[in-house]
Amino acid sequence: MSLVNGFSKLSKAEKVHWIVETYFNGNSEITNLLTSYYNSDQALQKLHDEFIENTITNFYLPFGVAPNFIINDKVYTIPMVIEESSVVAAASNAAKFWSKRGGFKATVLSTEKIGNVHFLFSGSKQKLEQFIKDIQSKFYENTKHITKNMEKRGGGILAIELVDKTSELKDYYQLHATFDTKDSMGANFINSCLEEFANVLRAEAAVYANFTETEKNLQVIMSILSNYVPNCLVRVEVSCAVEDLKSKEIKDPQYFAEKFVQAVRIAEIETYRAVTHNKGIMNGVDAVVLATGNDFRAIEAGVHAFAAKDGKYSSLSHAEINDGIFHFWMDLPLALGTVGGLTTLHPMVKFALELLEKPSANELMEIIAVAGLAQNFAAVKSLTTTGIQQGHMKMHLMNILNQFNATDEERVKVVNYFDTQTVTHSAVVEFIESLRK
Ligand SMILES: CC(C)(COP(=O)([O-])OP(=O)([O-])OC[C@H]1O[C@@H](n2cnc3c(N)ncnc32)[C@H](O)[C@@H]1OP(=O)([O-])[O-])[C@@H](O)C(=O)NCCC(=O)NCCSC(=O)C[C@@](C)(O)CC(=O)[O-]
Ligand SMILES: NC(=O)C1=CN([C@@H]2O[C@H](COP(=O)(O)OP(=O)(O)OC[C@H]3O[C@@H](n4cnc5c(N)ncnc54)[C@H](O)[C@@H]3O)[C@@H](O)[C@H]2O)C=CC1
Repeated sequence: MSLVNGFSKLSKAEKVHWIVETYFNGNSEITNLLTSYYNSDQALQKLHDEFIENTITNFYLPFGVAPNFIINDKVYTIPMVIEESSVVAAASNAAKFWSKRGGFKATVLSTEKIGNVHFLFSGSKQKLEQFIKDIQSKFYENTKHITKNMEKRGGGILAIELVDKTSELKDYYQLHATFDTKDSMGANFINSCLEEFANVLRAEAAVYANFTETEKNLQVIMSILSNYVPNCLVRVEVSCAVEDLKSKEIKDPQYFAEKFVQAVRIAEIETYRAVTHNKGIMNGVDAVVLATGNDFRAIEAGVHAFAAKDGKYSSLSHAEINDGIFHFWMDLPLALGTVGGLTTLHPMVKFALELLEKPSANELMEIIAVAGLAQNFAAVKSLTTTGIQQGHMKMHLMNILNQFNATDEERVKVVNYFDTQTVTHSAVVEFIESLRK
């Protein structure tokens, strides 16, 4: 295979041509495949092309909805974008279950965003501390052009403090800045402020009378927001009397509740379980983060760091039974935007936010965390009762039938047969082959 120069300068058609010639022997069927995913509306396709770089085609993900979510006594239908079967069904199942038991409660505990200027300073810590105090006002003055509108919205810079990391890395200090970015995730706002702080730091150090020549040569390494936001936190919970857990699958609510609590306790102390337990939560979280045009990589990184905040990776959710009341809850760090990024650009993101009745970023935090808790409840309920495969494979059946290009007649027979049988891949294959004899 050959290297290529100037690929980014090629048109989309030329990029496709190069890919097909270089990797697919000029096979026109591949060209047809790639172009078959183009939107017929050229202006819309151009918009999508320009979301990222080197776009050659579109990649479809299913866009589903989960109805019947009651959150703080308000009813929502939640948009979910995900490739995995049974996730939307599970969320819908949990929403329906809890809609009859008081629904979900959600509270935003804090909305603090974080950014750091990482720098090296070789010299007196006491002089550095005094220096940072002396130039504090300049950090604010020199970012006024960036912060003025955010301040009008009630947001802006909250604090800027010096953090000494020299015990871990020679000469390493941070400016640790906190922000409130209101309805934006705030990445660009924070990064712009941080780069301005760095300019002030360098310029003022160079002329600070109390510094030696070495101290004046303070070296900024980088300025970047942090995706670890332990103080941008939302709490979500459900609770009901244990006997009210009774349902078609829960014949003995006390036994179910005790086993459920045990399953969560295991996820609290056993990392092998905690990672999968939290993955289940993120099935719900990521699906809504994607649908609303937010950055799932940033969310995932921050949430899993939070899961390890006490020194060991642990369950994000918790459960208990107190005085006959079943309580299941979770705190989740979520830096989200309902403005900026793709939120105002992508037509389906605008649809998703309108479906949610144009939530603020705080309300979106509540909705997304509830989707995670609902997912977790459905998964643990299945794991501790029927086992995950019964439900998961029931939903996965369509994918297996599609793999075999099953006819409509075959689909009806297969679905009827497996209504009373456990779905396994081999059992489905065997049954389809028996139909085709
Ligand atoms: C799959 C179900 C919901 C079936 O559950 P069921 O009891 O067979 O469902 P049902 O047919 O009785 O329907 C009850 C409700 O479930 C929902 N539902 C039911 N079927 C559908 C469907 N086809 N399409 C949409 N929604 C569906 C829907 O809300 C429906 O109400 P209705 O709409 O009829 O008024 C249940 O078994 C379940 O929740 N299982 C958990 C599945 C799960 O967690 N999937 C996630 C992927 S597995 C994973 O990655 C996570 C995991 C497990 O590893 C996490 C962990 O380890 O903790
Ligand atoms: N490490 C990371 O997480 C990084 C993420 N990003 C990406 O940047 C994307 C864009 O994030 P943003 O900077 O938030 O978007 P943005 O910069 O596109 O939009 C935010 C801007 O919207 C304006 N705005 C209008 N109404 C507002 C309101 N009510 N509240 C707050 N701001 C309002 C403000 O000017 C604000 O700065 C993220 O989705 C992420 O994918 C970019 C860099 C790093």
